[in-house]
Amino acid sequence: MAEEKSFKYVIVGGGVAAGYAAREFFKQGVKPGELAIISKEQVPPYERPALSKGYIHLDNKATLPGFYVCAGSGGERQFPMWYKEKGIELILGTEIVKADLAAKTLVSGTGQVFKYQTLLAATGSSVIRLSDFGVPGADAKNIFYLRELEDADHLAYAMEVKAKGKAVVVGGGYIGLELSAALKANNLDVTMVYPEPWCMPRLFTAGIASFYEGYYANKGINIVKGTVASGFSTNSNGEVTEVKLKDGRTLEADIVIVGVGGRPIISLFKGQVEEEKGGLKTDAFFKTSVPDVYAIGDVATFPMKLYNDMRRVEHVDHARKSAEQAVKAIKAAEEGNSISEYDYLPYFYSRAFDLSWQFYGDNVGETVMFGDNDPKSPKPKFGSYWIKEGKVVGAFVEGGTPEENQAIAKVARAQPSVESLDVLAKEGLSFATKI
Ligand SMILES: Cc1cc2nc3c(=O)[nH]c(=O)nc-3n(C[C@H](O)[C@H](O)[C@H](O)COP(=O)(O)OP(=O)(O)OC[C@H]3O[C@@H](n4cnc5c(N)ncnc54)[C@H](O)[C@@H]3O)c2cc1C
Repeated sequence: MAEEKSFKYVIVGGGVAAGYAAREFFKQGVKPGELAIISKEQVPPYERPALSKGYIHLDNKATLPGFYVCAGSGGERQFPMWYKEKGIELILGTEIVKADLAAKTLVSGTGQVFKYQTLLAATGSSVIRLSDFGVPGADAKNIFYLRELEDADHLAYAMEVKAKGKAVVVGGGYIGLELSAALKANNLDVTMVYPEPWCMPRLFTAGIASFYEGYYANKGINIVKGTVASGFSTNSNGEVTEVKLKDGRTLEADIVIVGVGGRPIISLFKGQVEEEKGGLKTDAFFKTSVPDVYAIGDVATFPMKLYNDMRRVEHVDHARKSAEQAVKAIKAAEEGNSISEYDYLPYFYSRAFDLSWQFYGDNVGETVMFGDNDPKSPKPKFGSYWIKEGKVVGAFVEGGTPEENQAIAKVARAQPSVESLDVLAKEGLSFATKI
């Protein structure tokens, strides 16, 4: 029988939230041997957003600064040795397939048993696959998804082998936009396909999206909107040669990349932990309905104090901050102390080509745009505010300086009242810097 291992704290999942939880545990004085991270991946926690940005472009991938979890630019990088030096056990390449929360026991796919006193669920999300919907041909060899390092390595290799070939990108979200830019930079002929009337519809307004679609078109990327991939023709090698669209058109393809969203991985906890909005329900300290079980990152549905509702957020900034909050809460409870409730300001960003945007707050209500959003501008800088019940609740900027990005964050947090939308349109970023 496999040996049973016991830890005071176990983090199941080894992504962003796990890495930042380990950092906070160390700060809070965790003793060697007390903490273990159990991860399906073969590498220590890394900054996942890098996969579709810097990492995918690099020849020598190991040189990417800040790849391992690093707490911002200049932060201490958590190389594999970091965990060893701190006495934190990294149990890699190990998938937990069963969690018995009453018995405080986890079991791996190979039958290893792990006991814990306190558990942090940090299993993140998995990609939605076209094969989940039974799309014919969706299991072909040259259809790629991107979630983990291994996916990025396979994709980077395929981009090199198929350079100058034709790529079809299915999905108009940030993964589709970032990877289309990467494919173009590798000299592939790129076509994006998405069903919505504009890209990034969950966040962008039509006005914001028209800039990015114009910019991408100027870079030579073809955009096919209002339809979906309904099947794939394959050759005798099991590779896609053609993408069939629902509207009857077809697109030649040497490589297909799909970015159509993700779903939280919570199956281990089904029937044991209370759920809400597709995630594991927590309080403002990321404690779930089960004693000594916390949920952090993508899997947690937590009280969003600023908007007085429950939300699940798939953003890296929240993965980091929820991990820190949970560990502080665990340590405070042990010491009989209390800490403040989680008070998160939603933050999301993306980078592709020479573009870089940031969004803070909530994207509800009326919108107003400001600045220069001509896709042909040599240095475009523009943004948008979201206004609900006379207050600015969200702010977006493309091409902002670090100071301007900070200024819009302040606006989204302060939620200033506005008399007229014209003021916002006219003053743009100077409005933000006055708050
Ligand atoms: C390509 C890409 C680009 C992104 N870019 C951005 C961005 O620009 N901005 C932004 O805000 N967000 C971005 N995100 C989202 C962000 O990375 C996630 O919100 C964040 O990683 C969530 O952290 P997490 O720790 O909850 O989950 P993850 O980082 O996904 O980590 C979960 C870990 O758990 C492991 N795991 C799952 N199940 C098990 C199991 N049963 N046993 C053991 N291990 C298990 C997984 O293998 C993985 O290692 C991006 C995501 C991707 C995929």
